[in-house]
Amino acid sequence: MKPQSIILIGMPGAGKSTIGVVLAKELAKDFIDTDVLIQVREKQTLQEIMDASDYLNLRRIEEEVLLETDLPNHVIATGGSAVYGDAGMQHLKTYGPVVFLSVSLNELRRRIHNYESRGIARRPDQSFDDVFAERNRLYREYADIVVECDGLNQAEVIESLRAQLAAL
Ligand SMILES: Nc1ncnc2c1ncn2[C@@H]1O[C@H](COP(=O)(O)OP(=O)(O)O)[C@@H](O)[C@H]1O
Ligand SMILES: O=C(O)C1=C[C@@H](OP(=O)(O)O)[C@@H](O)[C@H](O)C1
Ligand SMILES: [Mg+2]
Repeated sequence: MKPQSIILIGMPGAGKSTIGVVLAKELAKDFIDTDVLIQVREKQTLQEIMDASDYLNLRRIEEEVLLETDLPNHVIATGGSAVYGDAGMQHLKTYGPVVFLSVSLNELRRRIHNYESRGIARRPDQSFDDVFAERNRLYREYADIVVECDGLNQAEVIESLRAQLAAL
């Protein structure tokens, strides 16, 4: 069997990218941020892709990129919109457990101040609250593990995540 990967999902600002790289180092795994894969393939930033087309195109590209991957033995930080593509998520799930970094709306607001320019793949009429409500259900649906991150610093999030992984 190939060495397992750990897939991080959650809202923008949940900590997937920052925690993922630290976790990879701790577990002696490789690290990949799928946002970087998208940008390198498209030769554009995520915001440029959104500006040149729309959020549905970004979601389509994201799913294509996820389906193209072969990533055993990685910590994989996904983009917050990865859960809109079921085929992409099912593919990621073949690598190992999916971990939802759950952060409340209030805490996300404290962390994110560039909501308009962060390249969030949302319908133009959707507020951050709307996006949060719509996605929470999806994140929980795909998660094998949920880490409740409010009140935890990054080291504590990793500790909780590792304890839950060990108990799987
Ligand atoms: N446990 C935490 N407590 C406080 N701030 C955090 C925590 N985890 C991440 N952050 C901060 O939140 C911001 C967004 O993190 P990032 O890793 O880019 O999120 P994501 O990849 O999920 O969008 C960063 O400034 C990061 O330092
Ligand atoms: O939530 C989203 O719609 C998105 C989140 C971003 O990644 P982060 O979750 O790492 O910020 C990136 O994939 C893209 O801009 C769309
Ligand atoms: Mg990220």
